[in-house]
Amino acid sequence: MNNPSLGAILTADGDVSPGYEDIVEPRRGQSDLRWAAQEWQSSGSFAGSKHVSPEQAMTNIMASEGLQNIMEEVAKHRNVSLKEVKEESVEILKVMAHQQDISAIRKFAFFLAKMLKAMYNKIVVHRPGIELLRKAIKTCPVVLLPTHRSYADFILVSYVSFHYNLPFPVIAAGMDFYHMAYIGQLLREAGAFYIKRSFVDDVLYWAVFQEYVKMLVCQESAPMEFFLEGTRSRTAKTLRPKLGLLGCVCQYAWLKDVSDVLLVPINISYDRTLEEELYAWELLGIPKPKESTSGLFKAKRILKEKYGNVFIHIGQPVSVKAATKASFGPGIVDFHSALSAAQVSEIDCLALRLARDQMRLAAVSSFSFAAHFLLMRLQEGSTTVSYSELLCTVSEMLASVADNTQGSCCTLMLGGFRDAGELDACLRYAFQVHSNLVSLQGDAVFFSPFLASAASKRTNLDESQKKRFVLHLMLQHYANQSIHVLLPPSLLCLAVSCYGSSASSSYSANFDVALERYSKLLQLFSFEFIPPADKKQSFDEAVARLVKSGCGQSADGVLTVQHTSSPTLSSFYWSCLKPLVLTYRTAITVALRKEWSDEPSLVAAIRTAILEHFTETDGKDHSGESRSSSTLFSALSLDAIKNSVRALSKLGALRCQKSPEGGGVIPCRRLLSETFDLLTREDLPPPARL
Ligand SMILES: CCCCCCCCCCCCCCCC(=O)SCCNC(=O)CCNC(=O)[C@H](O)C(C)(C)COP(=O)(O)OP(=O)(O)OC[C@H]1O[C@@H](n2cnc3c(N)ncnc32)[C@H](O)[C@@H]1OP(=O)(O)O
Ligand SMILES: O=C(CO)COP(=O)(O)O
Repeated sequence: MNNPSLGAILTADGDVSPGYEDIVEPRRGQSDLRWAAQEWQSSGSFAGSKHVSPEQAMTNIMASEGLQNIMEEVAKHRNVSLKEVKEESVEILKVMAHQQDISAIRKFAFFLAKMLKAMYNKIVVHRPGIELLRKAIKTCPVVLLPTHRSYADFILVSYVSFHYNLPFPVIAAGMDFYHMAYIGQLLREAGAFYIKRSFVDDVLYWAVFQEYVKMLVCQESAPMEFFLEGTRSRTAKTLRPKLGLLGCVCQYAWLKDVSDVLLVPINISYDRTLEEELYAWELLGIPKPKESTSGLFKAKRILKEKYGNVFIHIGQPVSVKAATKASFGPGIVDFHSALSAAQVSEIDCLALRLARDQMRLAAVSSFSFAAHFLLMRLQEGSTTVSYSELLCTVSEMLASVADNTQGSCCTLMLGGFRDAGELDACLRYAFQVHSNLVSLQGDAVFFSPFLASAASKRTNLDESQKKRFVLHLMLQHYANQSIHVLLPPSLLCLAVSCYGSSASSSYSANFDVALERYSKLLQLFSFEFIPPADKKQSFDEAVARLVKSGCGQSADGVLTVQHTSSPTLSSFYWSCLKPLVLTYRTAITVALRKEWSDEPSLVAAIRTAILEHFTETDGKDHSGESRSSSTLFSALSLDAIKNSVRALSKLGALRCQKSPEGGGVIPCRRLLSETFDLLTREDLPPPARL
């Protein structure tokens, strides 16, 4: 992997380790004005590139042969004049076009220096990554691909460019910001180019967009930047990448104009996410507030809060030509035609590889593991948690993952603790950063009793439910920061857990059977988790980890998962996936009820069913199992509900029909039952009749 020889990112004293740099520190106690006004000189870009003025870009794009042909086709198809279509294209371009004006960037630099100092303790950048990037930018066109967890992401990438004298990126921005008075234009001047959120079916828009991106990739000296995930991940899990922009970039890499294109994965990890609470509300179905300049000023209260540290890791550039040789070479002439199925599949593989690179670059904090533990205790109905027990379990978790994430930054950060004292100091710091969620009094960890904004949020939940759901979803956000590390053993526990009983404290399955179920679960959860590159290898690693941690035994081709030898760890693995299993199981039972008129009505019905489940079991003296499942509040996450419908559709268990008279979602009883069987475990609510 990229950084195999790094030490922990922060030392026990809170200093940055060699190879890292805190880029906020030099701003403290210095004039922000002087910094923003400093002489700024980009340290170069690849030969043959140049800055293309917006006017020149417009003229070149309108004159391009490909766009001319498409405009003619569109005019014919719509039965309108070519002039009309040309005017429409010019309008699209005017909205889309970026500008890069150093004075706008200086304005941002001035305010951002102030804001970042106030909000963050440190912004830690991995220095070798910067040098890798500097070198790449001089070789050929570069595309920056950061993770997207916050609006702070694109700000930080541009801020890092200013700090290190790297060329400023030109960034694909959704139209959300376009309508913001003053800010929309300022962002454009700082490098944003505006695109609609969804347009693959709009032939003219797509053609103009393709020409624009081609100009950015093949001529513009600035690197392009976009978010593979296409939206901020509300759950903090890496989202399945979008393929449109990446597909365009790959096509252009095969044009004669450029020798290659380098794709640079970037991970930005936050101790505390700015939008943490808003995300929880969104996952409960309350739409995000519309982006507006007045809204931005109203949000200034966030400046009063502390958000801990940010860690930025830039990964090894990936050559498009080397990665997509199979179905793209030897060359592409007409990039306006749609990609073939083989090409789309190759782009998908590349996108997933980049997503995995982004995940490997994550700086996962020990608080993420603490969040899993806290959620587990919440699921059991606890109102307080013993801190010493938490410390002990997190330490056990870290030991179990330490040498299994192969040189990723997360291992190095987590494995950097020399003793329990260092972990203790780190967790105490994290508790301060997350004091809105948890507080520490003596040896007791208390959950936040109050969320200021709960009363004003309109949902069909009562006050107490709102607070509990939001607390769970916020903790889940931080737990998800490490879910990719815990997923293999957790999934394996689930895969074998139908073969045995919790009464006998062990589950056993033949290796072949376990592997088959493990693979099927990966497929079912393909919208939840980025699948591993090699399923068998991932399975073998999962087995090794269960055995190493004392939760499993492997002998004579049989895998046994025990709940006795390491009870906390095995419950921990299981509790990671419990809410998700409840969501998917409910989705299946609801889907089976009837033929649904459309996807939104099915999603709404699943949500209601999960909510009813909580209300029915809440506070009643049910069996232990149902009481614990009544606290799986993260199961209500809208993301998970929508993903379950997408996944079942992809598996063919739901057939979405579209017709001019209306659509329908038709359940396939056999496949739904088979999928339900995959998620069966005796300590879950009794299966509804299938
Ligand atoms: C000193 C400091 C200074 C600081 C100064 C600050 C500066 C600050 C600047 C501000 C900057 C703001 C930055 C905001 C950041 C965002 O706004 S993020 C949101 C906008 N960005 C993105 O979305 C980027 C990624 N998105 C994509 O690539 C999307 O694919 C596109 C291009 C937007 C299109 O989206 P879409 O229309 O929804 O289509 P999509 O779902 O991708 O594809 C539909 C289907 O077509 C298939 N498909 C796609 N392409 C093809 C193809 N070429 N051929 C055949 N099939 C295809 C897909 O596989 C998919 O198939 P299914 O999965 O349905 O089977
Ligand atoms: O990604 C975006 C801007 O960063 C667009 O907004 P959403 O994350 O709300 O989709």
